[in-house]
Amino acid sequence: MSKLFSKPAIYFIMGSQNTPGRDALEILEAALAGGINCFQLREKGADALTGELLLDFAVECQRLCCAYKVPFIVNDDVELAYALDADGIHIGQEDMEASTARRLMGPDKILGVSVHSLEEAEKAVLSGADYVGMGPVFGTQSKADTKSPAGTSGILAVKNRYPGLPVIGIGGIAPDNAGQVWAAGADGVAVISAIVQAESIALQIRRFNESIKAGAEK
Ligand SMILES: Nc1nc(C(F)(F)F)ncc1COP(=O)(O)OP(=O)(O)O
Ligand SMILES: [Mg+2]
Repeated sequence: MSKLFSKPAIYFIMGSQNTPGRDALEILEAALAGGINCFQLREKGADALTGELLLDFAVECQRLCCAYKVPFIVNDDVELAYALDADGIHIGQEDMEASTARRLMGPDKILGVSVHSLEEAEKAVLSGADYVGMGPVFGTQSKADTKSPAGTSGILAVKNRYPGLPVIGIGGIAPDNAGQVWAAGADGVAVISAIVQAESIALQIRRFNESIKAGAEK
């Protein structure tokens, strides 16, 4: 298993669709400078970039992550991840089979899988997942086809069953509710809106880091 989430992680996820009218790369650089531990390029939906525009954007995101020594993960698009030699791929239950993605990406790349149950978590572990994403914990605006908020019970159950498997909570997580996710034993929080829409990205990431300490003191 990769050492990717050996300490509580702030995992930023973004696509150009999350930053309408703004400079997505500027937002990513502010998040990297603010101290995010991992970045996932999630280019999705009607306004998503495609073709050369997507490739150019992805290369720039990867360049920034490389400069800050932060893992660069691609959502869904295994071909793009492979073409870029990205640090890893994140796939959901409707995407490519995790075992196929693991075979294509090879043993040294990071493989993340979205799961919503113990059964899906077991399948992800058997397929060689390095971490699983579980959510939506709270209500979210960032995912059009999201399920209803599941709270943290799923995180608790998977951590109970697979204590060594990093579990990332996702969905509506902000500094003021992140403590519940840490208290459930999550190894990281995945965040889109709470960072993209922050007045000060640096301050918001500091607040997330403070939530880790608060969660640990419980
Ligand atoms: N992108 C994600 N990242 C995570 C992570 F663990 F990284 F936090 N967990 C869950 C998702 C959701 O991924 P998926 O189920 O494929 O849906 P979509 O492709 O619409 O994002
Ligand atoms: Mg997906």
